[in-house]
Amino acid sequence: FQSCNLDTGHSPEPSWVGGMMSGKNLLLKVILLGDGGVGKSSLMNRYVTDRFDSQSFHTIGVEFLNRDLEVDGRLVTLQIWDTAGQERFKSLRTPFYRGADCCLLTFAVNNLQSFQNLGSWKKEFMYYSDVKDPERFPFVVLGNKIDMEQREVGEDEARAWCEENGCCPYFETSAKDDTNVTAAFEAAVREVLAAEDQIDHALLSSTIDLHGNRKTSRRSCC
Ligand SMILES: Nc1nc2c(ncn2[C@@H]2O[C@H](COP(=O)(O)OP(=O)(O)OP(=O)(O)O)[C@@H](O)[C@H]2O)c(=O)[nH]1
Ligand SMILES: [Mg+2]
Repeated sequence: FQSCNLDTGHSPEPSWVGGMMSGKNLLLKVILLGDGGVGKSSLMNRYVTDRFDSQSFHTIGVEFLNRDLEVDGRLVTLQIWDTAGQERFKSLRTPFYRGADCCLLTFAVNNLQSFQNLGSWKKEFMYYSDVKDPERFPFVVLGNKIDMEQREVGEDEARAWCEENGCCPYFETSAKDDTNVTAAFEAAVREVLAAEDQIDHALLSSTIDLHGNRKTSRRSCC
């Protein structure tokens, strides 16, 4: 895998929808957002290096790791951008939202506040990412630390939030026990590919509709 630690600099131009090509692979940028300490870095490290550190440091700025995978017969390089969740690092993380293909909104199931903050994270992402079609932008929600005994957020409550906010897939994960981590990142890829297929379909519809009645199958997401 490749890695990079970036505290300053410019993000690449937006690639959504559908990412860019990296060799034979489609390069997709996904970004992890959520409160400090919910386990964003741990999820990324579990997925890319299959390691877990019970005493990790808070992230400063952003870091990314790449992992190649195959989803439904397509070769993809997933570029996972891990951001600093602490409020004091806001100005270091927001410049990197542009160009994301999917946003993983993360909370910890044993931390109610982190769940209640999901809406602000979504808002912050929408504000700084400047996505072209906000209604169709793919999100995935992750409820992490399900290995912890004391839960403050129930699965039903989390699923209800996803529905109210427009149907994003929800995964209950544990970076520690490696529960659902691969499934969550693969779901992110599928969300992007599905959005891309919809755009292709919409473009095709508008090309063949001589009356100019462009039919787009709208899909709202959270
Ligand atoms: N029990 C348990 N602990 C976890 C899990 N994921 C992360 N942790 C622990 O929670 C703490 C914070 O994890 P990080 O991955 O650093 O959290 P973060 O979201 O990256 O935090 P910031 O970088 O400050 O935004 C660390 O001590 C991790 O070991 C998990 O699934 N289960
Ligand atoms: Mg971190």
